[in-house]
Amino acid sequence: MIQILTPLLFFIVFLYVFFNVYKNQKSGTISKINLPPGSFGWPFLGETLALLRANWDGVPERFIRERVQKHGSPLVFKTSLLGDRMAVLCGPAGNKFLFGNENKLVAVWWPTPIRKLFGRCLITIRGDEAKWTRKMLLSYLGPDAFATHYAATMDVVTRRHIELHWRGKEEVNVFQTVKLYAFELACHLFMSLEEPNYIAKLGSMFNIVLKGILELPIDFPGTRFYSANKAAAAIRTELMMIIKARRVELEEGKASSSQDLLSHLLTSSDENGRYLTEKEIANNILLLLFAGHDTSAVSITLLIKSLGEHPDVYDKVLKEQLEICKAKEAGELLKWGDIQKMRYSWNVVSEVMRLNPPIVGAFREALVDIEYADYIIPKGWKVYWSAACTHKDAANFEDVTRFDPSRFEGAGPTPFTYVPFGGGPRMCLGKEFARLEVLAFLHNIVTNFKWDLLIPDEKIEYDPMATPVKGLPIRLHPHHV
Ligand code: HEM
Repeated sequence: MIQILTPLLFFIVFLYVFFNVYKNQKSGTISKINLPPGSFGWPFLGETLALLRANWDGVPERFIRERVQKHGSPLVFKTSLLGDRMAVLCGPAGNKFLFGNENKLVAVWWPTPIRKLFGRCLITIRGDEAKWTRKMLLSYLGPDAFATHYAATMDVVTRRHIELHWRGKEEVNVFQTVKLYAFELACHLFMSLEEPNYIAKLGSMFNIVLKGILELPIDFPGTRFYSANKAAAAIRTELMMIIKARRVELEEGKASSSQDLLSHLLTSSDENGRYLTEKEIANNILLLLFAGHDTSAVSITLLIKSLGEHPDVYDKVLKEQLEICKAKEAGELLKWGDIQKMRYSWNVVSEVMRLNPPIVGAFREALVDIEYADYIIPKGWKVYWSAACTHKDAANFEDVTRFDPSRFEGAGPTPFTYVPFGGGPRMCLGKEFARLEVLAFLHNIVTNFKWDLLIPDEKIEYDPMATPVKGLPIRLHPHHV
């Protein structure tokens, strides 16, 4: 077997190197212009391993810091990551430049593994089509939709989750449990799925997809990307079956067009009367289930960690949440207005996301040759911005490593220094959804329990999202009312 695999692997690597050299030769003029300082690293691998190593060590900002120091250019450097040439724009100036020039100088772009796994969906389309798709998704996921009914639904799902997975337990592995919660909630709200075993089966396939998104796109048995590709295909098959069944239910009047995201997508058209194809719906739901559950699960897990580490902050959060309970009838569900009152709690969540942004950074593509900080970023190059690096720079936050929710009081951080949800026309589409989800969970958990961290100072690694290495085991202490 090894005798066959080794030459095959060498052949694949050779093809990649050849392809990259060819690409470079085609853009031979590049060497004559003033490119940002930096290194493209190894053929094919570029500097990907250094980026991944920094993430696994739990310090994603290290990759950028080391290069800024080495190349002496605080605003921009060049590198090669995940098979593509890239300019990394550092800090608030870079964020402002990229978010303000969407569709003019740059356009959204994600690395090959992500594009291949998710297919044609919001994150892989641009221009008017993307604007229309965003609008359609936002009419279901934006604040207007929330004002009406989501708060109560999220509260119901959260309460049920706590009764099933937390009540009566002495110890809980937070990440595992919360991941299940976030996935169940997304499946419920997006597709009205309820069956726990089916949801668990889909969830385990998503875990395989997650591990393949920040890998070299080598589609070869044994690689993480290969397994992720297979899992994404299997999820898509399941989604297509669900979509077809729903279409029939809608035609027979057994489902309503406002029932959930799936019905909404099947019955909404653009101003020219075009509907999304079933495959496009499957890809967009795949994207939303993915983008919408791991990020929230990570935020909730790290929030529980921070509250365990800072009992004074826990006490203030509990006080705010009990005030909200006091103003309600016993058993009454959360309303949108209650979420708006959770100001201190949201500052705490914001500080958690500052210190550990669930998504470390994102990408754009240069649409033209871009002049930036006296250098040229050639058309077609990819551009990377980093929330982690901006959030953890002492130039942007006083006493930068200290956990201090009060930074978000008043006017809050200087614009473009705090960017966990990105910015500009491609800012996170699920920001309000995430806020509601995290705060509904926080409300229910602090009003029911206090907890101790079983592994104090548990290491956080980014693989690719911030996760405590042992999943954050805690000991629960229920409140006795
Ligand atoms: C704490 C939770 C979350 C964080 C920190 C987060 C962060 C981000 C970031 C950094 C981006 C890239 C923005 C850019 O490139 O400028 C993004 C994009 C996106 N997020 Fe989120 N996200 C969260 C939750 C969610 C949820 C709950 C959903 C869906 C329900 C969602 C859906 C999306 C989508 C669809 C995009 C792509 C938007 C586009 O390209 O137009 N996210 N998110």
